[in-house]
Amino acid sequence: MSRASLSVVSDAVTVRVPAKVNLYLAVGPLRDDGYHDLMTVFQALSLYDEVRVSPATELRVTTTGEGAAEVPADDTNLAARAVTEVAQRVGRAPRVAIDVTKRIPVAGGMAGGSADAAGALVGVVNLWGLDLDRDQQSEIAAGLGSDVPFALHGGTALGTGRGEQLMPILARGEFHWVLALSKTGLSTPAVYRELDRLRHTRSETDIEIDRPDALMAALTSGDPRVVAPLLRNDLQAAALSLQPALRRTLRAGVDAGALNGIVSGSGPTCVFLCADESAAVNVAAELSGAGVARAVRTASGPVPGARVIEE
Ligand SMILES: C[C@@](CO)(OP(=O)(O)O)[C@H](O)COP(=O)(O)OP(=O)(O)OC[C@H]1O[C@@H](n2ccc(N)nc2=O)[C@H](O)[C@@H]1O
Ligand SMILES: Nc1ncnc2c1ncn2[C@@H]1O[C@H](COP(=O)(O)OP(=O)(O)O)[C@@H](O)[C@H]1O
Repeated sequence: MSRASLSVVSDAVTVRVPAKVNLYLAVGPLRDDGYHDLMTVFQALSLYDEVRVSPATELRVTTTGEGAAEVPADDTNLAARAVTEVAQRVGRAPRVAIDVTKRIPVAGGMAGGSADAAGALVGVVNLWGLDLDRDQQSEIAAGLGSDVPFALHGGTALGTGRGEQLMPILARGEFHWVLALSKTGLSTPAVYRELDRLRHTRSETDIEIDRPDALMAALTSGDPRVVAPLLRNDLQAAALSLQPALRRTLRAGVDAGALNGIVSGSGPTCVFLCADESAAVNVAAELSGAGVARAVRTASGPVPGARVIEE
């Protein structure tokens, strides 16, 4: 890249950030701070939001694309919060315009808001030429939300703590997914609350947070047929309790030929692991025709986390 093109990039920086799916999500009891300890396996998928940051007279955020009307345009927007946090750390005024192009479903359990926060964080660090290393960026990310560090990191990773402590996992090959987007979103805190309600008769010591050892071994094999039966999501029962129609969606994906289907994180997006790319295309076509989803997408993973792309 020439010096001239580098200086153009610093006038406006665009960052591409992936959605995530939880291949495994074991949820411990409710902690005193309102969070739950997790053992989760994240995978970043090739469904991206784009976050463009550029100098402005004051902080503003606009959103276009998938579900834009449901995304706040004020300082509660997670991308705006990311810029405000970085600005405070480095003692600058947050005079930045943030333009988000959404493809990740809003309130869909695919961490779209977290992706936008990670994108704005990487964007403003590059725009201002800040000397913040990966650890410092991850620490800021964790303060913005439990899923934000993974949106920076990408790939396939084990998440512990409240999901913010990450360890990369070796996953061979490419996995092919079909995503069934729901008509209405689900609130993450509401789904965790529903899980606590469903578990209310169980003593805390009965709630196991098993390690995903079998899944991690399966991921190194790169064989989706070995991985598929090991997908697990403790939040799925709670998401199905709040949106019972998702049972039909899950059944329809498996009937259409997917190896397995699972609710993504807190839902309501349902994700289906397929044997290969052509199987995913067939499952997507059949699911679209079944009328069980607002929209259907295909995506593959793992892909890298938040990355600056050229304008
Ligand atoms: C469920 C998961 C699975 O990856 O993702 P989504 O499906 O929402 O994308 C995550 O745990 C969501 O992470 P994120 O959306 O970043 O949550 P946060 O902003 O940190 O927390 C929102 C709320 O979710 C609940 N929460 C979140 C994380 C956690 N380990 N335990 C919790 O109980 C708390 O009620 C918290 O107040
Ligand atoms: N930039 C953003 N993009 C999406 N949602 C956002 C954003 N900023 C704040 N939110 C709020 O966060 C909530 C959860 O959003 P999202 O991250 O898309 O879902 P999930 O937590 O299910 O993965 C939304 O309902 C929305 O009100």
